[in-house]
Amino acid sequence: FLPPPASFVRPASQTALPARVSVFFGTVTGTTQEAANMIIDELFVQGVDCHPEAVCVDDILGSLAPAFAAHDTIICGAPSYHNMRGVADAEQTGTSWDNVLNHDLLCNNECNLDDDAVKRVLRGKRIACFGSGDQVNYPEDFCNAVGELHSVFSSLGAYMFGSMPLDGYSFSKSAAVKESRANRGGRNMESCGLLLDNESQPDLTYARVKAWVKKLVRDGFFAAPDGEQPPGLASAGA
Ligand SMILES: Cc1cc2nc3c(=O)[nH]c(=O)nc-3n(C[C@H](O)[C@H](O)[C@H](O)COP(=O)(O)O)c2cc1C
Repeated sequence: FLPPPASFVRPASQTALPARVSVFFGTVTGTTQEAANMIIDELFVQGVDCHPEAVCVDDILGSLAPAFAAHDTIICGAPSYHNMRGVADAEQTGTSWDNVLNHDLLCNNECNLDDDAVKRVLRGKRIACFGSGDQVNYPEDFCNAVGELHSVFSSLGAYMFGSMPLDGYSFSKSAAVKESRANRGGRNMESCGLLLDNESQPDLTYARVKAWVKKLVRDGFFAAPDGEQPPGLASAGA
């Protein structure tokens, strides 16, 4: 990773109140955590009031739903380990995100939340997803977890942000590639989140993070919630 500008100092705390924006991540070997921290640094550079520490989903297993409930704008990052599927049943990220993907919805067993309660937590929540993968060794499964997390949150009523153009990649297939909402009918494809490849394109990671955060700002991801669906956004099934 390239570091943020030398002049940048991340503030210890922005306000006395919990920030509206929080970054959650899962990781096996640390890459997605580094990306999460880079995103937080860039959020502060852009003046976004964000929780200064990224939250590891493995540390809050069983309380992901209440953790989500405390924020209205959420960024979720996951690595992809789809080739491990055959080894451990339905292991897609190697992290607690697998519980979400396998419809133990928000790892909520210990919270005794039923599906309706989980839907209430997610309905109207603004969520953007990012992920780490390796498009050279896994060209047909690149960053699948980003697309799968996106599908689960979207189907539960969250407003999904964070799509990006597919320029600069070499992979052939990914669950994160979806039809562009802006170009329905034209069948333009885009990624539904930020796809990072720190294995074969580490020098592009910082620029990709920067461009993604700027686009999130432009798209109104961090706008104050007013309880209504942001204009032009689809939720369920988008
Ligand atoms: C066994 C194994 C399976 C993997 N499967 C995939 C995959 O299906 N798709 C992908 O994009 N990357 C895959 N990768 C690459 C990792 O996702 C990549 O190294 C990522 O940066 C790891 O993130 P982490 O350090 O946060 O765990 C795999 C790596 C290993 C070791």
